Amino acid sequence: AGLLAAGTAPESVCATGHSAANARRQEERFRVTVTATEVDPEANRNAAAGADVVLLGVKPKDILALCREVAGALRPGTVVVSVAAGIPLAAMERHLPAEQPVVRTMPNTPLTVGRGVVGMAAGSAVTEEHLDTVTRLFAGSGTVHRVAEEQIDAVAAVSGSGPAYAFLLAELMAAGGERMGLDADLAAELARDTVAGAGRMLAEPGTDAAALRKAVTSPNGTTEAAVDSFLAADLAGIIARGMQASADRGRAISEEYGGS
Ligand SMILES: NC(=O)C1=CN([C@@H]2O[C@H](COP(=O)(O)OP(=O)(O)OC[C@H]3O[C@@H](n4cnc5c(N)ncnc54)[C@H](O)[C@@H]3O)[C@@H](O)[C@H]2O)C=CC1
Ligand SMILES: O=C(O)[C@@H]1CCC=N1
Repeated sequence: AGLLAAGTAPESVCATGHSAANARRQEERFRVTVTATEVDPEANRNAAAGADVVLLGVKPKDILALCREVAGALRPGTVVVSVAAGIPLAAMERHLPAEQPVVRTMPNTPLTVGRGVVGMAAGSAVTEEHLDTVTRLFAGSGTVHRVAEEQIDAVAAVSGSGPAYAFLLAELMAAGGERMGLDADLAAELARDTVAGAGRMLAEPGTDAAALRKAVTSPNGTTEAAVDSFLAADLAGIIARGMQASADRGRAISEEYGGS
């Protein structure tokens, strides 16, 4: 969805998956060609053959096998883009032809609504032109940031996993409202619309999260009582430790699935 919204022509896309039924559903939804490995065992290789860009979107544990599978179908200039958490560029390069350009990205799901963030790190054979190609793929649906590969786990901890933190906040606020006697549906709607509305305010150019928070926080008022309680309970530490757990998991995935 993000790539198409960013301007990629649907007729230029061939996607693949395992299930034929799901492939039909995605074809109808996105008007792109979708082939299925359960029908055509060569689906991935055929989709990769002659492509300018091959985007690998499978689970981290499956990425290196997929690299080996499509390796023979790639042109020398085909840019291979991975979205997989934890899988190092060097590991993918080992399973692809020598000098194949590989770009490791960390996108996030708000790309599907035009508000995404992508971190992008370049492999050893990648040129500025390749990076421009990958930037153009995503840029219409969000912002793209070039980072050193060592920073990708931190990018995942902030923006790759980040949407889940915001959704969790909405879930917990809904539960809190219900606990205080609000009807469950009303509590869920208030929480959802509040997180969504706050997100819209944050998206305005030139805004600053701390300034927006202070504008809601009347001296000695209700918000101050809540914020003081959060901070006294070490919300800052809780968030920092959670994000560290995300980054640690990225490194563990590298060791588990990216080493060979
Ligand atoms: N979900 C998210 O917000 C983000 C996910 N990622 C990365 O995206 C990747 C996918 O994650 P999810 O979306 O959670 O997984 P998912 O399970 O929803 O999607 C994986 C898809 O790949 C297909 N697939 C698996 N093996 C295949 C093969 N050999 N050939 C063709 N299709 C195959 C599956 O049928 C499935 O549709 C992971 O590597 C993850 O690290 C990165 C950033 C954000
Ligand atoms: O949870 C994950 O591992 C993936 C990467 C970032 C968001 N989802």
